[in-house]
Amino acid sequence: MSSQLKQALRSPSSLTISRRKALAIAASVLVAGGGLAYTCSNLGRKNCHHDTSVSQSTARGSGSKAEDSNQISRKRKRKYGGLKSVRRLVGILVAQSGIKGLKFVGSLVAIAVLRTALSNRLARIQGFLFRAAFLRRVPLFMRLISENLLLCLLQSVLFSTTKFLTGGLSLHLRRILTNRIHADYFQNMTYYKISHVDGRISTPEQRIASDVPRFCSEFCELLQENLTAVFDGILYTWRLCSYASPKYALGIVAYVVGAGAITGVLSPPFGRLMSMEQQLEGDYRQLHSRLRTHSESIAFYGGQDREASIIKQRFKALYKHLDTVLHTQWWFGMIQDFLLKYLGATFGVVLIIGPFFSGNLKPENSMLGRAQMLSNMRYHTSVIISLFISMGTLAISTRRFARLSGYADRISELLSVVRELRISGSNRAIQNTETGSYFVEANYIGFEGVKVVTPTGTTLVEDLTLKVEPGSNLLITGPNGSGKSSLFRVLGGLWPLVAGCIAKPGVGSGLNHEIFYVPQRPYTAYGTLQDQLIYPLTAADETEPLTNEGVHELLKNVDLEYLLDRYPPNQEVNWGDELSLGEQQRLGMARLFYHKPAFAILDECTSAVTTDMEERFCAQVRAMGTSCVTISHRPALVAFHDTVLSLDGEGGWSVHYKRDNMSRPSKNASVGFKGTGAKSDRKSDALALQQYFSSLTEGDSQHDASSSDTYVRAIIATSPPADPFLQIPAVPRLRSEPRKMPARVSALLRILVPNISDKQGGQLLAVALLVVGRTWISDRIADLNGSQISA
Ligand SMILES: Nc1ncnc2c1ncn2[C@@H]1O[C@H](COP(=O)(O)OP(=O)(O)OP(=O)(O)O)[C@@H](O)[C@H]1O
Repeated sequence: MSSQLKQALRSPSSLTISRRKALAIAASVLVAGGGLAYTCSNLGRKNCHHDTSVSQSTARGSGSKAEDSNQISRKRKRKYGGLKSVRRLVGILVAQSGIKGLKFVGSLVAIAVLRTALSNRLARIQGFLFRAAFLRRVPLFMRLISENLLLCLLQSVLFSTTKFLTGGLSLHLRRILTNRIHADYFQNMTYYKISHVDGRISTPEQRIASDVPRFCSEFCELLQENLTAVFDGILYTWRLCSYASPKYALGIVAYVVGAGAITGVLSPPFGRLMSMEQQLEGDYRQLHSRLRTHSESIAFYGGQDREASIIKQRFKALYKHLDTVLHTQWWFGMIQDFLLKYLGATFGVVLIIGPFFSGNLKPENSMLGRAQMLSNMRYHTSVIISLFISMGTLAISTRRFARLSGYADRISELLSVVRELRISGSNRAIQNTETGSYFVEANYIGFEGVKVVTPTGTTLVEDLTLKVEPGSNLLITGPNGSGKSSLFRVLGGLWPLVAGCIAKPGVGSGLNHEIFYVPQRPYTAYGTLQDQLIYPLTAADETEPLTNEGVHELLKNVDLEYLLDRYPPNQEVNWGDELSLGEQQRLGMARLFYHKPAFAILDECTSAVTTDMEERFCAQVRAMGTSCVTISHRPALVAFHDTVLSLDGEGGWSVHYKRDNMSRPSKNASVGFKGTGAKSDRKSDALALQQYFSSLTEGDSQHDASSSDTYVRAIIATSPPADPFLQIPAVPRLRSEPRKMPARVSALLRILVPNISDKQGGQLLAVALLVVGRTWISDRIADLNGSQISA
């Protein structure tokens, strides 16, 4: 016998006192720690809130005082706003889930009832098992254990089916919400306007691809858990009332309601925290996808440090927020678990023992009586515990509901914004009643008193009046940022028409049918070569399918027929990654030849191709009977247009019509280095350039002595001579063979061991201590419960 035990037997009271002391110390450490954590996380939240409000008030300026006075009402609004959003989304889901949704919910209800009945039967059988063991009735025990096994098997089937049904329902709801968003998102260029014009929602993709599935899965889990909890609650309350006084059931309900009310009051705004978390996650993800999209340019600039600093800064903000959420969940989880789990369990123990005191359960003298009492005890304990668990689940669901409302708020806002943009877009496509501006159907493009204003309110063009008849060609010039492309954003309905009238073919159908837009930065869809040429149509939309000869012909027009040798016709390629900018522009030009629109808007779409190609393209478009509206800075293109519109960048504009007697310059005369006649040959560009260069160097011998050349010679003369013996430092080679396992382990330890003393090491140690402490406390509680029952 150990000396400690001897001591305890000698003076049991001193051991009890020392244990109590230890418990009291542990409890006070926990309470103090919890209090500190609560204060810290509240301070953190306040600081965070303060930061946000400071930045917001700076942005809003003097209006902040009035905002302060409305803070309380805003808080209330936010609290009930979440509830309103959940109600709205649930309304949509209920209205649209149809028979399939009903089947899922019906099955979940049925399974919840079955699970409750099954767990009740299992508890009963386990009670009977105790009795059979006590009475040593082996056949009965074997029969009961087989039934128990069968029920366990059924229980696991039901559990897995519940998970399957919850997942299925979540997927079904996700489809409903996603379809609902998509229905508006892809109408009237809402996907463009939401980020480029409206600006209320910065990362719509995060809300569609991340918030919607999370909302649906959380909602379904909450539904399923609460369904089970409700049925468990009803059954076990009834069972408890059937063999014990109803005051036990009332006691449990009163306890859980009281504890739930306390946790409700103390509960942090999980909805808002969740909403903020998603926002920060979205911003962070967006920066990464921007980095990926522009990785080549950034690499050429060597801009990785700058990009890294921006991304790290955003990650730091996300990390800080997640840390606050973690702390908040920690201290709140402590209170919630204490009230609803552990204190509840103590309360439950009192209730379990209660029937002994009240005489409902009496220790019997007979063997059978004692066995029956043991069986009843086992069942009674199960009933009380299950009742507590079910009530606790219902009480904890307020916290989960708060998280749900955070997602719901973001999705509901997205739904409202996309709906608003879609509706306003479709109305404004024809007529804007607020401003009196309107679009009218015509076989020409006409602007009358049109004002072009950016989404941020800067006026780019004032009172523009101009007409482009079919067959005529317009060239638009002007300084950078003067509004040349913006004019077509208004024409295409991407930006709202704030004043004046626009006449165009195909009103309400954007730009792509009668008026085809060829942008400077070409868009290449993922797919085959043919898919590129017919974009935005698909093979299914084609009235006259494009043959292989047709593809060859279209590519030959822009000298890209060699692509057919490189890529088989059915090979799907990410063309944006594999083609040069000039090749992508040529592909965009070939697309125009396929669609043969009445009007082509060429927005510097030839800026990356050779001048030869540019001219050939203009001539071919004209020959096709398409009217060009060309945005370009190249004076050579004036020759191909009848009218020139010049924007001055300050709202002003002027139109110049081509003089009747102005002769159209021949192709050869227009540019000095025009080609050799082999127009479809790719080599002609390079050849033409060489010829042009040699004609300059041979014919213009005066040029040799020009001042710029002297300057270059001076630079060469003053530059240091190259050192032929210069040693270039050797680049260390990567280890070609992997190291052996012991060497790798020791390298790993060399990194890990010095780090064990840092913050992470400390945290690991703290976790280990907590685990040990928790085991000790559980052991103590079990001891105490045992001694209470034996008492
Ligand atoms: N989404 C937007 N929100 C606010 N301002 C914008 C937006 N898009 C463009 N602008 C502004 O509108 C002005 C005109 O832009 P636009 O693209 O029409 O110029 P541009 O004349 O085509 O220039 P460039 O010759 O450089 O292509 C620019 O100053 C630009 O900053």
